[in-house]
Amino acid sequence: MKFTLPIFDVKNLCFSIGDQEILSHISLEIFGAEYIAIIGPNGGGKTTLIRVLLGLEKPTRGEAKIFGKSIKDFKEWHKIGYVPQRATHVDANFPGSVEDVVNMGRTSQRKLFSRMSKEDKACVKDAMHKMDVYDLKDKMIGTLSGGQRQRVMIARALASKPEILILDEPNTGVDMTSQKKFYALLKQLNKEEKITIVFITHDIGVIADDIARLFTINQKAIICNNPKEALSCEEMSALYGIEAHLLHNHKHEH
Ligand SMILES: Nc1ncnc2c1ncn2[C@@H]1O[C@H](COP(=O)(O)OP(=O)(O)OP(=O)(O)O)[C@@H](O)[C@H]1O
Repeated sequence: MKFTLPIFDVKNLCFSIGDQEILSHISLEIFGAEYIAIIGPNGGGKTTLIRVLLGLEKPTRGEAKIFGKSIKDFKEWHKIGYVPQRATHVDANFPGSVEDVVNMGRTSQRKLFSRMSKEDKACVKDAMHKMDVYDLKDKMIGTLSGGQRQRVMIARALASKPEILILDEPNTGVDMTSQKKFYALLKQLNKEEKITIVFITHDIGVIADDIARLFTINQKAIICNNPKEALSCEEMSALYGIEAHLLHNHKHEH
């Protein structure tokens, strides 16, 4: 797997706002079909890193390539599904059904104001089935539970048939049972559809068995190729506090 071109290739990347250095000399690669979790303390720079990788922020130094291309030359954004933080916080009166929201996931492939093609409709249906929200398709999005909305937002990202899915803490306000279902669906997408998953989370203990690698971001990056072993070390505990304790507990449970 490591001999293929990485989806993301980041070298010596730095990002500052004014005098504040948010990301410092980050180098990492993300390969096809990997399942990666990103952890780190609040304000550590996880979201900023993703925003730089998606071309939403310009690095101060260093470079990031997507599918072998520099970000500024990359055009195939439909290959990347992104669910930002707080995407599930929808106004209760938002005037759209589940199907309307998932349809939005096809807009990057359609001409402005064009009708949905047969292919668009098939991709939307497939995405709703994969996230188990097809039965909810006519319900208004604002009336759904947090867990249902979470799955709809992933379905919207899946509608563009992405090769990589980037999720930024999509669990806020979602109960434990819904989270378990969600994690099982993500695992399935990764194992069966070979979709690369990059998951920013504070629930590392729950998905530790599913992930292949772990990136810890606290201004700098530490890449753990063997997440469970790496996370049990004292150094990690000192650096990342609560996340390291969570995994520590996880280790004792098994
Ligand atoms: N637009 C901005 N203007 C000023 N500071 C910013 C901006 N965006 C991010 N920051 C700062 O950059 C740092 C990293 O923020 P970021 O959101 O990337 O962290 P995070 O690891 O995703 O945090 P959390 O776990 O709380 O979501 C923080 O100190 C934040 O205040």
